[in-house]
Amino acid sequence: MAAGPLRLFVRDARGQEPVPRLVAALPRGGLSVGRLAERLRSLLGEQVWAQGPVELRQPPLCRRSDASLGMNVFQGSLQLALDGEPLHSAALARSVLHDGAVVDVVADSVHGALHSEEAVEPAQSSAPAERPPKAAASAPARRARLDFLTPALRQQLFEPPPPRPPPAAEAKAPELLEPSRLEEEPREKVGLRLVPDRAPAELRWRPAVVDEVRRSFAAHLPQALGPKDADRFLAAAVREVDWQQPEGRWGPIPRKTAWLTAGGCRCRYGYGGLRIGSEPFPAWLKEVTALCMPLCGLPDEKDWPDSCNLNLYEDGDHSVGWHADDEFLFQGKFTDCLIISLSLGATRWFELKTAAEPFEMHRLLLRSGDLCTMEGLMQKHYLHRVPKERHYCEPRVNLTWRWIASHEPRCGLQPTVDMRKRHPAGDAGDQGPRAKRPKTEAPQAAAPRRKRPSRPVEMERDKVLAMPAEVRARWLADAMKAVAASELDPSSVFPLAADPEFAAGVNEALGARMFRVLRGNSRLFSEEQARVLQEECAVAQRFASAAQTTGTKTEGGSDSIPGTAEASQRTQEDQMNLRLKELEDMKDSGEQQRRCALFANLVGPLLPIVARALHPDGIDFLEEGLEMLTYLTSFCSTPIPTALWGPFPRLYQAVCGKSTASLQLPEVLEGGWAPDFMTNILEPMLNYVARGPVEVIFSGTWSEGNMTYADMVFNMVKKVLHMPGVGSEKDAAAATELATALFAHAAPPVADAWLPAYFAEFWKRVSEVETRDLRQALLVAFATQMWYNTELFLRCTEQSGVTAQLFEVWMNKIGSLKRLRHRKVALLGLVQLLRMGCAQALPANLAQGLPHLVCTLAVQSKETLRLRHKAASRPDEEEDTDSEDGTADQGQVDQVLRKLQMASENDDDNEDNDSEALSDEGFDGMVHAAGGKLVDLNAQRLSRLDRIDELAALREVLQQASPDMQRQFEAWVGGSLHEWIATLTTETARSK
Ligand SMILES: O=C(O)CCC(=O)C(=O)O
Ligand SMILES: [Fe+2]
Repeated sequence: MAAGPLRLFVRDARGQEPVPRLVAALPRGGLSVGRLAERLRSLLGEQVWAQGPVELRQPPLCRRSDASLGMNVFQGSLQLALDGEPLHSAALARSVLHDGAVVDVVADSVHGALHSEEAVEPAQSSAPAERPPKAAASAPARRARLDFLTPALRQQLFEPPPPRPPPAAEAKAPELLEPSRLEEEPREKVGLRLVPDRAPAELRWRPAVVDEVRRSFAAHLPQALGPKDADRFLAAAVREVDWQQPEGRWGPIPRKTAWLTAGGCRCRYGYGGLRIGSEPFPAWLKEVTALCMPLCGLPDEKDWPDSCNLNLYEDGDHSVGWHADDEFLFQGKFTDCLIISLSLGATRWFELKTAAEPFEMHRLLLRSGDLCTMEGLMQKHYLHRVPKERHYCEPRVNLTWRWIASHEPRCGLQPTVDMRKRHPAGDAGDQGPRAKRPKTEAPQAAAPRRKRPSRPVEMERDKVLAMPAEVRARWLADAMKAVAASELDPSSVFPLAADPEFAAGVNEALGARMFRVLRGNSRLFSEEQARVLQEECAVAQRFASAAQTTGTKTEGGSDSIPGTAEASQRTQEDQMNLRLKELEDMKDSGEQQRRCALFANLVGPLLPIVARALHPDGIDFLEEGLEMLTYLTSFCSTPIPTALWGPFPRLYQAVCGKSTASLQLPEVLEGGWAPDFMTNILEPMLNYVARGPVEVIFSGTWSEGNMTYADMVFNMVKKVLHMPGVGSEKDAAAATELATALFAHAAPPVADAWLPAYFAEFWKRVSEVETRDLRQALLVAFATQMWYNTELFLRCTEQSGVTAQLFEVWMNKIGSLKRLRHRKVALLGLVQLLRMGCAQALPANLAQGLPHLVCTLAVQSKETLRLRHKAASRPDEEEDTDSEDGTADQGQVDQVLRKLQMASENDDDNEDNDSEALSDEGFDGMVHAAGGKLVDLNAQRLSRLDRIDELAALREVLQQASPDMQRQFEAWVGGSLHEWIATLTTETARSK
């Protein structure tokens, strides 16, 4: 074989043309081609297809000899190009994930030179750009050194196969393999009229993004408002708005925010896992809306937006990370969606970039008084952000007006503007009437405006009692925090808080607040304070039941929950004693015991509050209610006490609806009132599954609803899995996780009867999947089912005719799973497959793939080892930000590879240094205890699966294989089985 440049063979997953751009830029540093290939393989899976060579265009690599490796090593920066275009590292992972492309690096002749011990060449400081390195060994010798390739792969690489036939018609190919086209219908066709075209001609709107291919547009009108107006509105916003700074997973989000709606809309604004309640448009906002809309070509008030989100960036440290305004409310991922934003105060950069390849980035400098628009399908195809700019100290307020296209069920309004009709006509003549509330609901009083009590905490009884109910709850929270921080003497707070007048009317709010405080500060309170807190809870309980008996026809006590009558007759004391006794038996740390005791004592007072929060009227406290239930079911004894099963049917009704005698739902809520809360509902549900124990799910019955628990869980999963709408994939992933838990906890045959039904739903959903979260959740779900009952699972895949496809995707994707929990189960599923293979029990099409399977297992078991070591040596670090130790050179290479890995993990958030992506995530099993420390609720939910070591399982299968089989393994992986097993043995002994 002639000497030639390093070649990167690429083919996209459709087996058609090479993906348009693809990449691998490596940093300065040494890297052997073998090592690069190995890393890429572990990153991308074992698949190698050859088509359309991508040549190394610019090989400014200096090769040096490395005696210890016995080979030449590339040194320098290696840049690959396709069709003359330089390729970027970030693009690699994205092509893999977005286009399903698979890439491998093969160095044909170069490789030989690199691996030839006899042919170590002297180091060169630079190589002529176009001059290929010399071959130094004969082809057979070189091939023999391609030790990271299996024979089949080697053959494939050097003799490119014809394009793969299209997938069998009966098996619907998953989206994973069939990326959707990015092009959208042209705006002329859909009749989209852009703001710059409809605005008065004298205004100088500047196009900022004109992307006809994706029908995505942005425009900028500098100085839409003069400095005087801008200052006036800035001052009004800063002064009058009740700014909130919700907590994300890692603390408060880095900006303040408010959500204002017109026309009595009660929809909340959700960003990531956070949701904030709405307030009506105040006068100043109406005024500024009236000034700005005509500038956007919307002179008629009936066309004006019905919502406005406000952000306050107090200084350059405040920011918003990469995101799209793709909330379900606005439908921006499906239909053309206009967003108008006004900047007030400090000048800040506003950045836009495409969410997928080909990458484009745009920046706009937004000054005080500037208007900016995003239009068309911008929220589908682009992300935007306001980055941190440490040198800016002045505050900036940003208003973003939008039209709500789909109101929350709890709000029940109809959209004021038909989003599909708004654009085509360019006039609003055919728009529906102004928002109407369904008849079934009484008009809502405007929520009281929330103001934070000023510090120091107000302590005058009369003043405190004069506060609106909501504010009192906040006052209590502030006071508790101050007590916990030793800023305030508890003796002055508690009598006031315990004053019955104080609690009147604020039971849910009080309970919810109190709970948050308790959760956040449990470790900081003294025994005495904790006792007083419990009394506080008793106050809340008293008022909760008072509200119940004064007849608001909401159920307040746990005894009104079906199925709990018997349990609730047991006195609270009995239950507490029982639990305390159980606690005595626990071998857990003191802190755990303390927490358990604290929460056990809270069951009585909190359950009524939970019940109210799990009622449609309690939706404003649903998240808190679910959080309370999560804690109660996490830290109670197992099996979960009967009383705590009480809320279970309510979770079902929140998701799926169904009127019962104890909860009559109006027609609009017949389909549930909170299916979009699945990520929160998941937490207590996981506890029911894990600690129920799971057998209860498969044997319990909800008598009032005349359904089995198993049916309930299945209906919930099915409904949420297929729920339409932007952002719903997060919920769908949560639903998948719930289903997965069933199979992780149940021992066969407990869940056998349900496996085919769940499998069918998962497979149906796979074809539509868009986000990484859901893709991974589904993969883990399949793997867990496979592990749970391999034969049954394979019967399902065979019956659906999807076996080969599924495993192909599985083996490709396993390398991109960086969370040990995910990759463990993916690996275990494959180990089960190998077990069947050894027993000659595989379907024919899978049996053929055995060499591929074994190679994947070889690579992935190694990768798991590496990740485990990483996790063990740096326990405080996130699992998926692994790097490799080694020489300095290697470190740099790994940094890049790590970036690639992270990028491949982050195809949704896609900005690895963007803490926003993390901080905006909601409650997800990791919760703050005192001192900012995170408590992992998963530790309370250990499953059968958790007790298995996947590497030990693999070792066992390898060891038990017949000698013939073992010889085959060696041939396939091109290495010693004995060594492989020895490594696994060492690791499994270590991890024990
Ligand atoms: O502050 C800005 O300019 C952008 C704000 C934003 O993107 C948002 O609120 O969604
Ligand atoms: Fe935004």
